Amino acid sequence: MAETGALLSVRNLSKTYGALVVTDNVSLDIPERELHVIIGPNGAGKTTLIHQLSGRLPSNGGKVVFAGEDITRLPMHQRVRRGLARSFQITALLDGFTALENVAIAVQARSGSSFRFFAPVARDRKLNDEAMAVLARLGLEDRAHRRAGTLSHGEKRQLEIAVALATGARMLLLDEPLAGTSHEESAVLVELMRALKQTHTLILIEHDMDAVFSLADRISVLVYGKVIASGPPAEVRAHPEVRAAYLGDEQADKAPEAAAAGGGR
Ligand SMILES: Nc1ncnc2c1ncn2[C@@H]1O[C@H](COP(=O)(O)OP(=O)(O)OP(=O)(O)O)[C@@H](O)[C@H]1O
Repeated sequence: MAETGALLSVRNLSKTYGALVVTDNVSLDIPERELHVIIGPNGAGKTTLIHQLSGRLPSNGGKVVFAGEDITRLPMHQRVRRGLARSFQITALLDGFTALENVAIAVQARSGSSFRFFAPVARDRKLNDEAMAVLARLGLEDRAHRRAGTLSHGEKRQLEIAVALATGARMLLLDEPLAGTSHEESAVLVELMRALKQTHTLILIEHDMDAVFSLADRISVLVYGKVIASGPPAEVRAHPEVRAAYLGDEQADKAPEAAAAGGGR
């Protein structure tokens, strides 16, 4: 699959619980620096798919190739080491530590052995400089010395992405990064993700359709565990099955433009 040129290639990935098929032969190719959004109604299998990609859940069938290497059976921490990081589970924030410390821990975990060559003071300075640079990328430099637990909801979401980035990730898996954020917080996060895609590859699950259609390079639509459409936003917006899955045929005929704008909620 390396010949596809994609950073991440997924082939026929499936997850079942007994007779329940949650993801069903999912195939995707995500090229480097693409921001790919997965949408779909509640219970479609989106979070399960992200768990399968991150290594949190084993798959029943199929294959995941990252940067040319078959990672299907690798545990999560080995996927992180190779540059595939999921923002939440791996990187739960430590509320009693400052924003800077949270990021510094991830920087140190990544580059632990290389820090051995520095004297302690220089080591601390280098660690802090690297952590501060990541915080600055996420617009949090003025929050560096605040404890994570005291940050606003939106700032915590920003910090979670900062921690994932600090692991050295090339590709980030973000499960509903805008969930629970205010309109203002969401606008900040959308701009940060737009900037991130200049240097990183991202897969997002997102229900906020304005954000989805403004950010995505490509969108895949998951319904009952199957990808029913995958392509650029305009193509997905016009796809009859997507409209039907989101609105029901009758409504889709009446209000075609609302299909993409209204999402499945
Ligand atoms: N451990 C499990 N055992 C049995 N069924 C499960 C398990 N985990 C998830 N499911 C089922 O798999 C289906 C898909 O769940 P999943 O959370 O992946 O959907 P989703 O698309 O992320 O939904 P949402 O948009 O509501 O977050 C649901 O029907 C869920 O009940």
